[in-house]
Amino acid sequence: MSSSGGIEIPSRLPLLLTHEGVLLPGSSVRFSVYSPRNMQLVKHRLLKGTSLKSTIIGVVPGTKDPDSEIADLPSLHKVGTAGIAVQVVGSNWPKPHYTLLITGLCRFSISSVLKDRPFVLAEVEQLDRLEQFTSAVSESVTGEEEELRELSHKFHQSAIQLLGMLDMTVPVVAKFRRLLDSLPKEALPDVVTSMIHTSNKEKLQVLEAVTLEERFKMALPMLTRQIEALKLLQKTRKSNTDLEKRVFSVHKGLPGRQFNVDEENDDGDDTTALERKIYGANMTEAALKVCIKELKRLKKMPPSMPEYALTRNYLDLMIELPWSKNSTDCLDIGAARTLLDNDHYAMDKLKRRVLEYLAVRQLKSSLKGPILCFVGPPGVGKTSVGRSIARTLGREFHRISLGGVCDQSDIRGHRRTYVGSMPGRIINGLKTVRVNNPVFLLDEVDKLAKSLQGDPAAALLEVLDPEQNHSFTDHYLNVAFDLSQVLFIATANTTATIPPALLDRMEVLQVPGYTQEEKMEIAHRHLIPKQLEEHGLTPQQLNIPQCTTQDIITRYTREAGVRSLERKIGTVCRAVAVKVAEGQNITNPEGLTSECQGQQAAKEAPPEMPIVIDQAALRDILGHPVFDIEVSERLTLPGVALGLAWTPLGGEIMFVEASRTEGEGQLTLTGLLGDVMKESAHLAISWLRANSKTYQLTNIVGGPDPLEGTDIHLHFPAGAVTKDGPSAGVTIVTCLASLFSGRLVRSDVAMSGEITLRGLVLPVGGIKDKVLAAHRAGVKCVILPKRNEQDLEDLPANVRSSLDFILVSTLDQVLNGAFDGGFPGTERPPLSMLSKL
Ligand SMILES: Nc1ncnc2c1ncn2[C@@H]1O[C@H](COP(=O)(O)OP(=O)(O)OP(=O)(O)O)[C@@H](O)[C@H]1O
Repeated sequence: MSSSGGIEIPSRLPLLLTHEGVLLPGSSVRFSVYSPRNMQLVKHRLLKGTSLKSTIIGVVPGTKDPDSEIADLPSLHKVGTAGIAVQVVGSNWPKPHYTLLITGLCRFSISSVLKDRPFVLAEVEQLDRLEQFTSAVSESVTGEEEELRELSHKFHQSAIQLLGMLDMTVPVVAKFRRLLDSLPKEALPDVVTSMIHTSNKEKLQVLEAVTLEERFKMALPMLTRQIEALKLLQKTRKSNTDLEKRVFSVHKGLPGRQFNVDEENDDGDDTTALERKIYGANMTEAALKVCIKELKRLKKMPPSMPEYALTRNYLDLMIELPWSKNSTDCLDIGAARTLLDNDHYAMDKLKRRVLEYLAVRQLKSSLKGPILCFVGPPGVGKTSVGRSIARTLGREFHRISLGGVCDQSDIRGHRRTYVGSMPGRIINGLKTVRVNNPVFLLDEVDKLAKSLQGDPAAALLEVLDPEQNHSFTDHYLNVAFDLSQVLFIATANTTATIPPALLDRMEVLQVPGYTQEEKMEIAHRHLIPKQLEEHGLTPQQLNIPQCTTQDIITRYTREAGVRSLERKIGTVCRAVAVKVAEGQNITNPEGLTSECQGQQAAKEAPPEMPIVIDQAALRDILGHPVFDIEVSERLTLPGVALGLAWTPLGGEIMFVEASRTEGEGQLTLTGLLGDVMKESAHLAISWLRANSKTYQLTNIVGGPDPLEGTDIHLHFPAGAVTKDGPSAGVTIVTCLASLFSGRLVRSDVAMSGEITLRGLVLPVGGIKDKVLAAHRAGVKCVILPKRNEQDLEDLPANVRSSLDFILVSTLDQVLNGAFDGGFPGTERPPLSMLSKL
């Protein structure tokens, strides 16, 4: 037996082979034991032993693969630490293993391995000779010893300096101080190395430093490094109460023993990195406070706790959010105009307003302007204008689709107490774009729904209000985030379903549907080139002439926007792509076998380029035209009139049909009508009954009261679509007048207008969309309320010039305009009423 500083270790030691951590004398480390040999050591030696000696084992670090049965014994690390196993805990989950808490006593070197089964037993030699140094102090001092004493003094001073920089109220610092006061200086390198932040490699170097001098020399730079790092940190932080935990690892363990960082080294590094990131995220003071608090909690939690992952996720999100990261605006109105013009054809009014908006932003850097809301039918380019705005500003673009959102936590997030809680879409969007000044497009604000989970529109109020959104609080974050730099743009199909409070915060810009000519231009300038590119075709391969596009627009689509048109062009491209690809195979048959080549040659020659899509080819690809029924064909009977309706999908033409049978004067209405429309029908009947004499209307038996002995059925085709609103009033009157008089309504006339009981015609909305729909359907003349005259100015010039407008203020004028040669009993309209604008 040898002795060292009062410690004597047996000359034969069972060895615990480990690759996890490094045990230094004077420190305690927790080891997980899985490998068969180490398990046997615990079972046979530690659990069965009865004396204190039997709890002393040798810990050999740096073993390559201790789990393997045939660990490479000859290459074992030659220096190890003898230690006492002070705690053994067994567990069966996730697989059988033991956890040992071992306190290091002194170094030893392996002289020879005596046996390797069931565990490794070795002849060892104790290395630490502390008593030599201690005894040398009192005797005559040599040069070497003098140097050693100086080194140890310096080390002690540095340790005291480190201590002076830390808060003594923190338990781990107090313990460090106690150790510094009570331990002999010779023990300091091992103890300090194990307490401060050092890597496993550095600890191994200290373990291998057998002489004291070497050990001091090795550990001193590590201590100095820690002091320097602390100085730097203190410069950047006001309070240093948290530093201690960064300098030391906090370990629960036996009193009076020092604890080593290895066991939680990974976790420690992880939280340190997290802390560094938190400070680097440039967040607001309030957010930083919350993060520091959460980080403290996280450090105290074992990683297996479910809350650990939640807190970790929260901190990760906080770090990722762009608290003060923004992109620089590169706004140039001239360039913006060119870009908007290049991206979109027509939409002049919208583009003008957008440029005004951007110009104001250029002159005044504040964003406290109105929120723009583009309202119009689907496929008219609302979303793509939003995207262009982001491009002109050089900002990130993010689209938030609000269609069907019925839970306010979708906008504002869930509180973190809920299982599966998440931040809302706004915060998620910011995380995605990674800057705090993106363009957010709130798509389909009119399709927000309400539910038991709250009103998402109410949550949006806070987001969109420039007075409030600088401190938007997501429930998940629970700290305010400044949204004032975000540029919000909303889109909707109709304003009718947008909650008034929300609508009030936005400036509505109507984006009406396109005329056929506009669609032609859009198709040839944008849609066809885009689809060609998407299908890998070139204009040299596919040519869609103007007349074919015209055909697609009029006979295969009936829409306000151009989405369906784009789809049809896509279909044409796909069909051509097949032909082109086949042609390439024929002209380029390298990969084919000679047999195949023979077969190919038999086939027809490759198509001539470019492939021109004429009417026959179009019919081949798209099938029979979908909208071929001429309006005039449906107006061949008395009792049918053509109205104009406005829907969120744009303007529509709408037929009103009436029939009468013998009966008791009942009125039947079909076609899924709303209350207002039903009332219009009753109004129309009442007015006709009151004026039947004037207009020479008769019932089925020839009497003057149209309802006497007659049942009337009014039907509005497309019965599956709900219809409502007062604007069908004039059409119903015209339709009934036609029925009772037996005269045909003019086949090229469509109309819209609200009626009163006195026979006046009141103005209605959606004029532009309605007129465009009439134009699309090939109508020649449109009857509209006189008071809607100014709305006609919004119409494209070509539409205005190709239609006749009859502007009316009484039903008398309506009937006069709707029937060829006027209606019996009506006054001839003054010339100004009949105008071709
Ligand atoms: N004036 C235009 N010029 C060029 N392309 C256009 C124009 N209008 C629409 N488009 C094209 O039509 C397609 C559909 O447009 P977009 O998705 O922006 O429609 P939207 O109005 O947002 O529809 P929704 O209301 O259904 O969201 C896009 O490919 C867009 O580029």
